[in-house]
Amino acid sequence: MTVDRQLLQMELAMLNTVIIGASGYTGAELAKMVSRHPQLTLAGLYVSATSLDANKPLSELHGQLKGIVDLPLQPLIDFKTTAATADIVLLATAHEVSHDIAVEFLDAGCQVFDLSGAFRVKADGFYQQYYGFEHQYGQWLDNAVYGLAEWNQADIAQAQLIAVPGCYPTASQLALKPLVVAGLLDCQQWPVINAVSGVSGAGRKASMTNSFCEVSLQAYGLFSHRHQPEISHHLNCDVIFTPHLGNFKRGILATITAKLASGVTADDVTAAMEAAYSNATDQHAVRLLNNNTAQLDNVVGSCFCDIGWQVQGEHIILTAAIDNLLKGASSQAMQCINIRNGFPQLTALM
Ligand SMILES: NC(=O)C1=CN([C@@H]2O[C@H](COP(=O)(O)OP(=O)(O)OC[C@H]3O[C@@H](n4cnc5c(N)ncnc54)[C@H](OP(=O)(O)O)[C@@H]3O)[C@@H](O)[C@H]2O)C=CC1
Ligand SMILES: CC(=O)N[C@@H](CCC(=O)OP(=O)(O)O)C(=O)O
Repeated sequence: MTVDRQLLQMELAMLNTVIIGASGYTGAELAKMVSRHPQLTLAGLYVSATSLDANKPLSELHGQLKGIVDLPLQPLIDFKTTAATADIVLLATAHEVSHDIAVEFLDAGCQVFDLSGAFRVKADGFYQQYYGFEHQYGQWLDNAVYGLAEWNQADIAQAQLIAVPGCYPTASQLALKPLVVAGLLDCQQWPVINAVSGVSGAGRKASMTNSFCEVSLQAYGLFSHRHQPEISHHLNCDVIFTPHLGNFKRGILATITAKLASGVTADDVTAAMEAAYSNATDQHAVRLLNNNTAQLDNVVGSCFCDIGWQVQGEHIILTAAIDNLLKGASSQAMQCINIRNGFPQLTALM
């Protein structure tokens, strides 16, 4: 095949990708990844119709993108035209916004990757109780696939709507799932998850809770955070989950204490972890630390989830660390795009 023909074939395979909510923290990370992906074309960056940032170059808001992504942020006004230009739509928008607009792109046949919680949990009354709105798109909710990349590959590969998991649920489930699936936990004794997040987890918009002088180290959402039912639902095991806000920018460290099922040994745990992650044939984004503890410095800025654990008697303590904006959101969305479209899973992420 001639070089020209090869180039033509590559061009034909390029997928037009638009990002809605591109000026936010996760949106800007997505823009960087899409721009360096060999099979994706960054076809448009969008903000709300009334955004004060409309028409500014993305790099004016996020200086590290200067010379990398200088495209302007467009106000999202005409859904039909935007959808017609896109093969892939990334929704880096608030839950209510994603809930309202996803259908516009789904009906147009686009692949939709939603970073919000709008399509993650199919359970009666869940959205009213935890998100404060009644879900209007039951059929799309039923069809949505939960994008926990290391665990749901077969379904992700077939889906039109992928609900990318929340940041705390990603760290928590990646650590606990190998044990639950292998039947190594005593789930009668609910695993206890304490997780600390950097302030970027709350998004870019100014508010009292993410204001520099207001942020301390504190627990919040006791017994009421929406990620508790998200974790329990997808893990198939009840948990106690307590999030904490830390006075740093990025990263989540989850420390999880659980009771092992009767007779389970440290070797059984190691075997289950390795079966889940070390023996996988495809690339993925989990690194096992065995007896070492996970730490933020090793994952911030990367697509990895690091997991360590120690067993003493019938108890286990696991630690899991991720970058909340990457494995907790944008890079996991990119893993899902890669899985969905048959690209190596970590394309554009390393
Ligand atoms: N931050 C994190 O660590 C994580 C975030 N998520 C989820 O990802 C999503 C995005 O989060 P994050 O990047 O932090 O949020 P930000 O608040 O930083 O960004 C939100 C973006 O949405 C835009 N926007 C607001 N309203 C609309 C609208 N009606 N139409 C189009 N664009 C709109 C905003 O721009 P403008 O207001 O100017 O229009 C901005 O670009 C949220 O659902 C969040 O829950 C998930 C996991 C982790
Ligand atoms: C520090 C902080 O405020 N974190 C956010 C979670 C961010 C996240 O994962 O977003 P989803 O809501 O899309 O799941 C919170 O607790 O609401």
